[in-house]
Amino acid sequence: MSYRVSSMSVLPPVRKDRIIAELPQCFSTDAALHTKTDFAKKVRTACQEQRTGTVGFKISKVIVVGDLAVGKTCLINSLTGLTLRFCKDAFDKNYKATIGVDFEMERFEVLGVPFSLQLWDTAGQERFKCIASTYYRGAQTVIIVFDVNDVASLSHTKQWLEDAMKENDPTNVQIFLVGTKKDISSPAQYALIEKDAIQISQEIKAEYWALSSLTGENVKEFFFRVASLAFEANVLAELEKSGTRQIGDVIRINSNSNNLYAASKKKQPNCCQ
Ligand SMILES: Nc1nc2c(ncn2[C@@H]2O[C@H](COP(=O)(O)OP(=O)(O)OP(=O)(O)O)[C@@H](O)[C@H]2O)c(=O)[nH]1
Ligand SMILES: [Mg+2]
Repeated sequence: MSYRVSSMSVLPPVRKDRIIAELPQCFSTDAALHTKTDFAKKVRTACQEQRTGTVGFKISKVIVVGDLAVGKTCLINSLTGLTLRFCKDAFDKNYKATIGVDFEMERFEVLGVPFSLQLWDTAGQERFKCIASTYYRGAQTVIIVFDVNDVASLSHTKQWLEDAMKENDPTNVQIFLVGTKKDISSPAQYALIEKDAIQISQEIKAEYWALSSLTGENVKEFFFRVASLAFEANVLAELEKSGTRQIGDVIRINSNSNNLYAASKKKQPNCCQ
């Protein structure tokens, strides 16, 4: 006989440097998903009163897309700590194209509630695109990456977004446009591309960020912002859903899960179980 232990009960606590208590601010007020200085009041209250329903068990899917070698893998690794950032030589020579897709999990705690991001790192190379695009579905966040030193990579971002949105519901997706490799651009060169990037962000309703995975500039701030806005959207959706329900209904549903299971089995006679 085998016993299944809920994965929630065996997870270690969230790392201290992944705890978010304040809303991280946007990079540019000209291209932000919103410019409020704090989480929505009802979100804070719901968290305090532990009325966040299933949000604390959620894994929010994030897909990272963009041209080859713009720095998608390095960006994710820079957050998750897989790259030795201080070793510049190794950094420059270690380009290994992503083949298909890869993913990393990053666990946060937002306003006292656990919240995980599942970061899908996709391949920018054309020949791997059709494999990668099969993983686009169900994303809550789309991060479109370009290299601030490469105008062509910026001009391709709309196409990347279009492809990502074919698989997703636009009303439920938050979009970020991220310029990487800021460390190797001169201030004048950067200012030029930033103007265009902000304009594109406004057109596609994305939030704009510029950062460097090499120096780490803005990397943590960026992912904290992504986690916070995804979390906030999830709590707001949960509150809307439970608007007609009473507090505690979630618990009642769980305690009645045998019946639910039976009902769902009936509905799906072809289920492989
Ligand atoms: N100077 C500098 N170099 C970077 C930065 N980010 C990435 N690079 C370099 O850019 C190259 C490509 O980075 P990757 O992260 O592998 O690019 P990718 O977008 O994942 O590429 P594909 O997987 O082929 O789509 C590597 O040689 C990195 O060292 C950065 O912030 N600054
Ligand atoms: Mg890659």
